[in-house]
Amino acid sequence: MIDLIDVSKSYGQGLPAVNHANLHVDKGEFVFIVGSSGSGKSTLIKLLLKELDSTSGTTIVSGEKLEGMKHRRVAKYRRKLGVVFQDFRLLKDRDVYENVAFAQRVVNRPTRVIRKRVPEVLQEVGLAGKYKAYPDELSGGEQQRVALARAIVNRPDILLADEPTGNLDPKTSEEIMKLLEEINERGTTVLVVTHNKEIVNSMKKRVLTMHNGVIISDEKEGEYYEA
Ligand SMILES: Nc1ncnc2c1ncn2[C@@H]1O[C@H](COP(=O)(O)OP(=O)(O)OP(=O)(O)O)[C@@H](O)[C@H]1O
Repeated sequence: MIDLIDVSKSYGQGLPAVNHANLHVDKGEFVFIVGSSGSGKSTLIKLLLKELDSTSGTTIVSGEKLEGMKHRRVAKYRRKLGVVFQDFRLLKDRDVYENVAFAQRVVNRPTRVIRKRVPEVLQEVGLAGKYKAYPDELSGGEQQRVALARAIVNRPDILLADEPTGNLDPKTSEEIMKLLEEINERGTTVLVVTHNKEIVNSMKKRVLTMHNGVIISDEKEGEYYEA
């Protein structure tokens, strides 16, 4: 599903933010990406999203090579990915239903599909009763659930989560991670960047550790490792 072959990304002078990374992720895997601040985790996510171009190496995601991808192909490629961030990034002037439906409208899904799919996905994230609420009427955990619903509404191959629990309390963080696990169990490949040591240690998933741009460890049922 994801292959990085000797991928580096430099922003300019100095050490590359991602330095000769090699990585293979199979379809259906759940992977935590951990590492100290500035170790290159977000840069790796941005490379996968094709928000950044690698400086060297080859990146293949969901059967598509990212290096040399034509500009007009990028939007279509991104439809294969769902993404959530620490700060939720919801549309403040739209209710929950519209925040999720919007992601379907931009890919021209017919209204009858949207009407069926949005309630379904809100149910999946545990927000069935909140579809008329606006983001600022929701707790942080609920806002992240909306963001997750929006991210998976078009059934992406891969879900990328960049510090999805960074703004949440421990209990809510655990609930959001459980939800990511459920999404993964339904078949989506999930990559989660996190600083949440307790959760990483309790979930027994694959753990990639980055340090100064290098993937320094990759363990099957890994633990949070501080370099
Ligand atoms: N736009 C940019 N221009 C120049 N350097 C950058 C840019 N973005 C990131 N960097 C540098 O690249 C390195 C990796 O940054 P990155 O944001 O990927 O780390 P991170 O592991 O996600 O950190 P954090 O946990 O703090 O989010 C850092 O040294 C950072 O200063």
